[in-house]
Parts: sequence; structure tokens; C-alpha cells
Amino acid sequence: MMNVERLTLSVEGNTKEVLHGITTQFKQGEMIGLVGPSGGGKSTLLRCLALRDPWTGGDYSWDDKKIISGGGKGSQKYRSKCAYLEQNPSLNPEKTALKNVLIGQVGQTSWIRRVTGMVRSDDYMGAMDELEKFGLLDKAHVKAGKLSGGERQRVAICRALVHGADFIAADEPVIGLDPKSAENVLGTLQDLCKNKGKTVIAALPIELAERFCSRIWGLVDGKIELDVTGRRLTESEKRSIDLI
Ligand SMILES: Nc1ncnc2c1ncn2[C@@H]1O[C@H](COP(=O)(O)OP(=O)(O)OP(=O)(O)O)[C@@H](O)[C@H]1O
Repeated sequence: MMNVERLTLSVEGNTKEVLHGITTQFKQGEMIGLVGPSGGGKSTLLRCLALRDPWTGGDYSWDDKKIISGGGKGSQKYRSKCAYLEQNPSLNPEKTALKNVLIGQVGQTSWIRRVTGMVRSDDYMGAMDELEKFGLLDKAHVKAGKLSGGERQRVAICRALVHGADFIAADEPVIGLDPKSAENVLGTLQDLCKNKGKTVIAALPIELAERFCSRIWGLVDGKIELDVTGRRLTESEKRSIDLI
């Protein structure tokens, strides 16, 4: 169980509060769709939950282990358990899919590993196994710059898992993908939650959130105004969070 208490995030020298004391809980195996109007704070919340941005205030615990107390960013040990997937995954276009997976993501893996590129042979096997599971074995030696959007996103998911992610925060992970690739990526994330006990929170258009997620958070003006499990939103709920 992840417990978020009074999460606040201020920017511009603490003069502008973007997240206003969010308190919530989520658990392993959940896939949560984050919806809401533009500028409501979705990306900011995802970055905070994935320990990429320091919290201005609040407490964060996982299974009763305190990760953040009164603000801050948490330790590298926990950061490596979280992955942050961007719209456009930041892969090195000159390196192969395999190498990108092995080296890891900024924030999730240590800089030494990324600078030296040093890997052990069992890391190599683990990465190839994971690429195979995602149907990317034939792309392992292709440079990331030559992969399609959906393939790049799946390489990024693979990379997150190889480096031990239990929690994936995804910021509009399928924007710009064709419907089939989008389904493929979201199906992959759904499967990780249902069958591997991973936790995913993803900013998504409402139609996709309703189709793929077990729970929906409506974020408006830095607050979770709606929290619905196991069903679609009603018209009046959609209206209440400015979606229609
Ligand atoms: N570092 C920053 N400096 C100044 N303002 C910021 C910063 N980070 C976020 N904001 C502001 O916080 C608000 C929330 O931004 P955020 O990107 O989290 O919203 P969002 O819901 O993801 O929007 P969108 O759906 O358009 O991507 C916006 O008004 C944004 O301008």
C-alpha cells in the first residue's frame, strides 16, 4: 500500500502552489487513470509520485516504510523502484534497444552505470528475456532512433522493469501512437498490473482510462476531485472535472 499524505508542490521560488495537499492511497496491482483539464497538475503529480521532483511538503510511505517525511525527493533506493514514462521516451537514439535497456533511465539507475555502460552477463540475459516477452527480440540490436513510437514506448517499459520498477508513472504514454500501438502499450501495462502485481498510474484521455484502468482519479487545479473504482464516469462526474 502506498500512502500519500498532504502532498504539496510549489514552484517559482515557492510563490506558486501547483499541488495542494493531496492525500490518497493506492495499492499494488492497481492501474489508475489520471484525467483532468490541461494545467490541472497531472504531470507534476506523476513526477512527485515517481520521486522525480522533490515534494515541497507531505509524507509518502510504501508498506509502512517512510520514503518522504515532510518534503524532499526520497532516496535512490526507492527511486530505482519507480519509473517515469514520458510521452516521448528519452532513449538514446544512437544506441540499440538492448543497450538502452541495459543502461537504464536517468533518475532510476545510477549515473555511474549510465556513464560507463558497464553491465554483467546476467544483466544482458535478463534484458534479452524481457525484450522477448515484449515481442521486441528482433529489435534488440536496432538503434532506438529507428524504432516506431510504440516500440520505443515498449523498450522504455522493458527498461523500467529490468531495473526493478514496481511502480510506473506514465505521462500520456500513448499520445501520438496509432490506435493499434496504443492498445498494445496499454495492454502491456494492464497485464503488468493484473498478472505481475505492478502498479501503474497513467495520464490518459478519459476513453482510454475507462477502458484500461481499474480506477480513475480526476485531478483539477492540483486536487484529486474524483476517485472512482471499477466503473466508468457518469456524465455529471465528467462535467464536474471539466471533461465535457
Ligand atoms: N517548474 C514549473 N514552474 C512554473 N510553473 C510550473 C512548473 N511546473 C508546473 N507548473 C505549472 O503547474 C501547473 C500544472 O502543470 P502540469 O504540467 O502538471 O499540468 P498537466 O495537468 O500535466 O497539464 P497538461 O495536461 O497540459 O500536460 C501549470 O499551470 C504549469 O504551468
